Amino acid sequence: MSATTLTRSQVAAMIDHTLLAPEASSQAVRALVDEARELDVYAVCVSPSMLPLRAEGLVIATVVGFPSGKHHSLIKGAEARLAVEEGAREVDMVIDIGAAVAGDYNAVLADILTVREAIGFDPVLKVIIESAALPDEAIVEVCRAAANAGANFVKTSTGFHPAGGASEHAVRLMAETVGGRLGVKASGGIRTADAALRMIEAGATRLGLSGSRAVLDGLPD
Ligand SMILES: O=C[C@H](O)COP(=O)(O)O
Repeated sequence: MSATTLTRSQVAAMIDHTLLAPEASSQAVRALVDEARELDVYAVCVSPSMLPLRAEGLVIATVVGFPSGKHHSLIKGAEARLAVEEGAREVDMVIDIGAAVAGDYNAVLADILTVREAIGFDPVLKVIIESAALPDEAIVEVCRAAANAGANFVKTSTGFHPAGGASEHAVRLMAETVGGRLGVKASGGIRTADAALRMIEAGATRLGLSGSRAVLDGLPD
């Protein structure tokens, strides 16, 4: 099906409704959960310090090594394990972006494997590659490393990097490299229905959005 024909509920079912701002209060996270229920999205994605979280009927996702990725792999693993113990079913980890820039894809693989081993194979593991900060070759190699490490998704962006967020080009490259085997999550700077549909057309199977309402309000019922 062409992405341009998708309805509001079809796109909602692809959304991780996200609040990762450093200043997010527990009240703001409660409001996020309430809005997620109202919008009927797939998941909420919050910082690990906001867990555990009451969100019946919603998948709970969190982030580790966020947003820089410059945390020791063992810290990422411990953070991920604690998050799963506190109710997260999906874990979005940031890679060591510097290792990817340096072409040290074995280090990237080892970083992802450490987190995968820490949480086992049941939770969904998404690998944030910060695609706007990487050349195409590194995007491809990091996607391969994510697949080899047993990740379930590759994800474009934290939404916090000065180089920018998701692009159609990066999503297409990621989908061409691992699509079919891994999901592709587009996140960071997606503010309109048109932008969301272009990401889906490029190969995104999940969307990370802090502005889910504005995106969904631009789609037909
Ligand atoms: O992981 C998701 C991003 O933080 C969401 O980014 P955004 O606030 O630009 O929608």
